[in-house]
Amino acid sequence: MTHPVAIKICGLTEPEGLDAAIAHGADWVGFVFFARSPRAVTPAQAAPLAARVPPGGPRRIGLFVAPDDDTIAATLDAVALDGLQIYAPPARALEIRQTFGLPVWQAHGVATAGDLPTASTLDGLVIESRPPAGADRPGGNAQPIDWAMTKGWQSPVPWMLAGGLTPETVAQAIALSGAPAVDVSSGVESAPGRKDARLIARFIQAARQGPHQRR
Ligand SMILES: O=C(O)c1ccccc1NCC(=O)[C@H](O)[C@H](O)COP(=O)(O)O
Repeated sequence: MTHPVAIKICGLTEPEGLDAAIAHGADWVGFVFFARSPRAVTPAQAAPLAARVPPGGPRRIGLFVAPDDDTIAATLDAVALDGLQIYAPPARALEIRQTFGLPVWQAHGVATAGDLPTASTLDGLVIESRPPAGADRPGGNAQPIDWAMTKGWQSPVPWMLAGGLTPETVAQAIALSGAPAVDVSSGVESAPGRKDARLIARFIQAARQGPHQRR
């Protein structure tokens, strides 16, 4: 029995990209609440986007870097989100989970297999490369990991592979990594922060084709 690989399209800022992700069956759509990102949205900008997602559509993920509770609370007051992706130590991510009661996926940067987590109290892990030297943000840097690194790794919770994935590479990444889910931002953009509906469609099609589906 195979299970279709789950797909997150992250860093959505405009209706066109969001509508493409919805139309092609993405499982999650992500909104980046981090001002230094080229995909940053404010709560006021994200609210109408999140409202476009129909019932039964992709889950709406708000992405925060080292946030305080007030920032998250103000965002949740304005934007309908179904889950959070948090860049913070595990203990802080768990605090956020307990405070807001939403599923929390913790972003985890890895350089070698030794960095892969063996325990987690959260709802999921986003496994991606550590930011390159000089990066002004912890994710969304188009940096792939060595996909073979996770083959054989038993994640303690659901996980998704992120970092540098593209429509051309996602099938191989899934086959080599054994990832049950994938996450992309840069690889489906025509320019930083501008999602391309055709690239989103191609990415989802490529991630869902072929024998590499997770067993
Ligand atoms: O996307 C960003 O600009 C970003 C900024 C700050 C923290 C996280 C960010 N993105 C997180 C994601 O979940 C991305 O989809 C993931 O890092 C993969 O990004 P990419 O390598 O560009 O596909």
